[in-house]
Amino acid sequence: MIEASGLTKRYDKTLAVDDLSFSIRPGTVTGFLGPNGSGKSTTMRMILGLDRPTEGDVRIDGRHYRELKRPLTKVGAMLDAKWVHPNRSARAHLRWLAKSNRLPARRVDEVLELVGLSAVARRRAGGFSLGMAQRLGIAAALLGDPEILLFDEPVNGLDPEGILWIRQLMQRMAGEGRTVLVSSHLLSEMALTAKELVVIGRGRLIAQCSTAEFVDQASDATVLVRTPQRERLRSALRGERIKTAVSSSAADELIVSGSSARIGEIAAAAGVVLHELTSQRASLEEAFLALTNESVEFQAQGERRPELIGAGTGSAARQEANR
Ligand SMILES: Nc1ncnc2c1ncn2[C@@H]1O[C@H](COP(=O)(O)OP(=O)(O)OP(=O)(O)O)[C@@H](O)[C@H]1O
Repeated sequence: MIEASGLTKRYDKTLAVDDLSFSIRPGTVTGFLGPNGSGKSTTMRMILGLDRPTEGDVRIDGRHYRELKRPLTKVGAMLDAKWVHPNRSARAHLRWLAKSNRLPARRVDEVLELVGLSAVARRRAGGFSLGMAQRLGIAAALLGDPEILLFDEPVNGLDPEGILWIRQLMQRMAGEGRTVLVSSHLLSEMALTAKELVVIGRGRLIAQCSTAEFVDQASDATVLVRTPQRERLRSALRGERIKTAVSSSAADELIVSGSSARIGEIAAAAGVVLHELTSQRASLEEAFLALTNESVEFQAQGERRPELIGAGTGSAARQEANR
């Protein structure tokens, strides 16, 4: 369990983390989600005692990181995959880490095997590709067989096979009862990987809930309606000041802002036959954009926040419906 309370970090004029409180439970992958520069890495560094909070506190099973006697056996972390001496081999790097925490040397070979680096264990780490460096970083995190794992943007720069591998590894680790916290600005990836979310923007907490709840909270109800009497329904809804948009893909479809129950009642009162009435779910991406609207740094007017775009679908229809 990781618990932060009133966690705050100020660098001169920048308030990187602002009064952040959350708790991360074991047995599940928790996504730490926020736009670039929102304070995720700073928070992770404070969890690991690499940065001192300006105010507040973060504890691992009730203790500060610095109080842990053999930290690698409690917490494994990959913050920066390139944090390795370039002239050391992967095995030498891990052996040095193992020694520092009094871990048996055989554990080095076990984790090299686990991450698929056995064949290149004697090569200098400086020549590793980003994907191999990420695997080495993960091997280091797993070395002490810790209960708690922290990964900062672990899929950055990986190919689809590497991304799938990391996702499955994190889920397996959580399935074994470990606490897994993984930061990302990639919403589509978090939607597939994390069951729970801590969402931040500009250093502040926006939400802590399940991924499903987060999407629900942010979905302003939009309903897909199919009816052979589309125009009649439209005018009845307009009479109730309910916004509608016609779908360009099908002549009998209508997208309506509001609850299905209310739309059904209005249709019944107007004698309109309905063939379908389906509540639309927002994607995680849309939910994020809706809830972090005020919290994105460096957003120029009209900018599409490209680091957050790329996986969601359906936003065009929703925007159309709200016009
Ligand atoms: N050592 C530092 N000195 C000064 N400012 C810093 C330092 N570290 C982080 N910051 C600032 O604090 C804010 C939060 O940065 P942080 O790296 O924690 O965000 P992040 O969410 O991890 O972003 P990214 O996804 O881009 O890594 C940013 O405005 C950043 O410029």
